Amino acid sequence: MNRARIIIIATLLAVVGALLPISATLYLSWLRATDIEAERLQGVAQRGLERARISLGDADKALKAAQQLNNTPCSAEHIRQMRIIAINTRSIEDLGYFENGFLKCTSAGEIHTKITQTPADFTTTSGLEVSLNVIPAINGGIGMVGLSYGAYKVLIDPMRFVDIILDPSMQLAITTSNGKMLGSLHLPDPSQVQALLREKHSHRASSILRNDDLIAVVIEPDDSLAAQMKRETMVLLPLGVLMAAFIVGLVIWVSRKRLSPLGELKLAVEKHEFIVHYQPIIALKSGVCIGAEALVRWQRPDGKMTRPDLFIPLAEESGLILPITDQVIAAVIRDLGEVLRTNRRLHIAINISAQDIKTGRVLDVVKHALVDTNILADQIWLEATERGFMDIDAARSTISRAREMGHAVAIDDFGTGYSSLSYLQGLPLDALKIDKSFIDTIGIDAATSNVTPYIIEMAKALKLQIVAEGVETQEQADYLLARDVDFGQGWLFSKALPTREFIAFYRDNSSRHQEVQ
Ligand SMILES: Nc1nc2c(ncn2[C@@H]2O[C@H](COP(=O)(O)O[C@H]3[C@@H](O)[C@H](n4cnc5c(=O)[nH]c(N)nc54)O[C@@H]3COP(=O)(O)O)[C@@H](O)[C@H]2O)c(=O)[nH]1
Repeated sequence: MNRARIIIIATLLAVVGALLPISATLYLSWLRATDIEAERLQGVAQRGLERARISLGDADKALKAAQQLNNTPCSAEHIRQMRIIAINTRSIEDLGYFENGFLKCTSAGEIHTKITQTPADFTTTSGLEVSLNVIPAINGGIGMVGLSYGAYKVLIDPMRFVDIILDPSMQLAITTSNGKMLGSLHLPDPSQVQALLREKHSHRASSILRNDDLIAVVIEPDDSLAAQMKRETMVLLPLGVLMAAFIVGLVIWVSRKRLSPLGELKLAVEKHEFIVHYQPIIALKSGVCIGAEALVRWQRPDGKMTRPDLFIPLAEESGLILPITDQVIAAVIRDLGEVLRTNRRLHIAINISAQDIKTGRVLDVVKHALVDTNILADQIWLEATERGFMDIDAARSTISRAREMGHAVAIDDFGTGYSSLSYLQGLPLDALKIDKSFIDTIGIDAATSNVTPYIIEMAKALKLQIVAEGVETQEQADYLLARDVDFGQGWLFSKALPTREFIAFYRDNSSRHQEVQ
């Protein structure tokens, strides 16, 4: 994944990561607010229903008590008994006695006008007949709820059905199960009550509670829910903001890590973004290309190439050099397998890290990579810098094993470290590569110019093959040839080439030298 993609994804994740907990807390606040409000409304409906049930129960008791009276109907004693019942029953205003459909007397006395019995609007499950808006015969006044059983009827003030303490912003209606309003508090709109009763589910600002005979409808304004939601939000939002900040922080931290040089290098290893270029190694006497050094390049997804000296030090420091070396080995086999099989005198030198020289791990990787390839072990050279040979015992063991397997081993960048003759004598090496900095001094009057012949002599004394690195001029090549240096590598012959160009270079070089032979 390239930088731009990481930045785009990180920005998207940060936006989603910030929005998600904040929207979740808002949603949670809304859920909690609706729950709390629903519970509050249910509580009020419950209390309203209970109150109405008590009034109905009172009426039922009074009517059943009246049924038990056995005095002559509307006699002075009968009226007195009716009055006692009316006085002793808290919810009822009056008790009346009907004969042949006409009111004959009430707990207040005999009736001399003809008052017909109001038809029932509703009958309860216990058989009470309920009539609404009954105007009392004695004093007129507000419409009462009449409840009849047999010859008796009680009148109940509608307020008795809703006699509870209610928040002024709320409205309560108690209706019969067929929707007739028995009583209401704070003037609910009857059409709204009917509409709510028709709905299957409670509206979020209302609650409907039913029992066998009665229904309680509680309504509150929408802004009560909004106020509750605001209260819940005040509690939960800081939590959401904290979570959002945490997620955004995490995204920034992870993306910064990914965008750091090390993060980028890790991704490059994961994505196999390394390719290998090959720099020809030339036999100075004949001009024949006898091999090449495999030089890794980091090719970004956008095609941009990063030089190894910009990432190899970080790769070595972080241990990523190991998988990078593995990818180089695999690339060499993939790129040049065919050429190596058909040209047995061609070798490819692979750079090995100090860590690998110390542990010998890379030998198993090379061995495994060569299985079934028909590439010979001596066609793969291993190069390591002087730093790799610091732990001389470990280095000796790895070099010995490598040579037993058939590989040649070269010491790279020779002269830049602290290797001495006695030190080199202790290592079973095959070749020595003289660092470019010494080749650069050839023909120049520099303090280090005198060192180059000594390095050459030392290598010869140790019977090591010599490769001169960074040969840029014919003068340098002539100097090296005059001192019997075996091989040269440098821009005089060729820069490091992509696979196809190297194969073309090699074939061209081979055919030219065959012609000469
Ligand atoms: N552990 C690994 N190290 C690796 C690997 N691939 C490369 N490297 C090391 O990175 C350093 C830089 O390499 P690079 O940029 O590829 O440079 C190499 C040559 O291109 C350059 N060179 C060769 N001839 C000339 C020349 O005539 N002039 C000139 N200015 N530069 C020239 O030298 C580099 C080769 O160096 P060396 O390995 O010492 O032979 C470098 O230290 C590489 O070793 C890898 O796969 N693993």
